[in-house]
Amino acid sequence: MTAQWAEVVRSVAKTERLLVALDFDGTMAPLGDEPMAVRALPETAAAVARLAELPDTTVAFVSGRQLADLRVIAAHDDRSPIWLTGSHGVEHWRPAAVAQPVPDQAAAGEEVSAAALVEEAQRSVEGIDGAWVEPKAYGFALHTRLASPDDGARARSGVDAMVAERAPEWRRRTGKDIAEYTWRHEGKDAGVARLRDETAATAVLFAGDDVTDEDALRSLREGDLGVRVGDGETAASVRVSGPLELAELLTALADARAS
Ligand SMILES: O=P(O)(O)OC[C@H]1O[C@H](O[C@H]2O[C@H](CO)[C@@H](O)[C@H](O)[C@H]2O)[C@H](O)[C@@H](O)[C@@H]1O
Repeated sequence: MTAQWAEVVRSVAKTERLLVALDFDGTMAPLGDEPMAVRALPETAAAVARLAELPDTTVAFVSGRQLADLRVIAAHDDRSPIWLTGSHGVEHWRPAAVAQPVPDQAAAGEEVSAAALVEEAQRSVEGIDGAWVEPKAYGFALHTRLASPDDGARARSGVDAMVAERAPEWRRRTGKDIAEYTWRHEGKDAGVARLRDETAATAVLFAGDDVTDEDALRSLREGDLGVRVGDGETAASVRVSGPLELAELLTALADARAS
């Protein structure tokens, strides 16, 4: 059950140390056909910039994108105050004034077999109109946004069967016109837990639009605020219609926290 948000936003704004953790695709930015061409709406970007300037307020993007791609589409540079968690909770970037997390040791064997699986997935969708494979830091994503429903289903079942045979231990997740296969099993819940610890947040606002965001939304605690962007089943207590209404909500949060 979701609710109107004005009152709950004013309530979470009163917390001592606030973490505002936001998904990127479909949340900060509308979805598009070409993933690397996507950018935040000016309205969401402006609201986030205001929040990030407030005292005792941390803003983070928590994305399924690999970190390098997230930094490009978020127009993020080394002076940015925005914390980043990429690859569904596995990769981390922190502002210069904050201790940088120690990067994971690469698992060389997994990387080699991942590269082979990416190639096999690419071969398996060759000739299927609109289906393509995005190599990622810990596996790959199969995109079917531009495929017909039948072609999308055919691409997914071919790749599913290949991964089930070659790497049954990999995590499979689905999202909007996407299926992702990764040898790391973390989810956005792990990313948010880490951010909560590092910032000693007394409350968390998390907003997201897709199935993978539900890992984080389900992990929220009493006093936090979960926001679902758009339709779909959710554990969030509040729903907004899309990124533009999310920008209104974040602006109201900034107003309330600044006053
Ligand atoms: O966790 P997110 O920040 O929401 O990232 C999830 C995936 O986003 C990208 O795919 C989605 O957005 C694309 C661009 O709008 C769209 O074309 C695609 O249909 C969506 O599924 C990205 O390409 C993936 O790597 C991310 O995991």
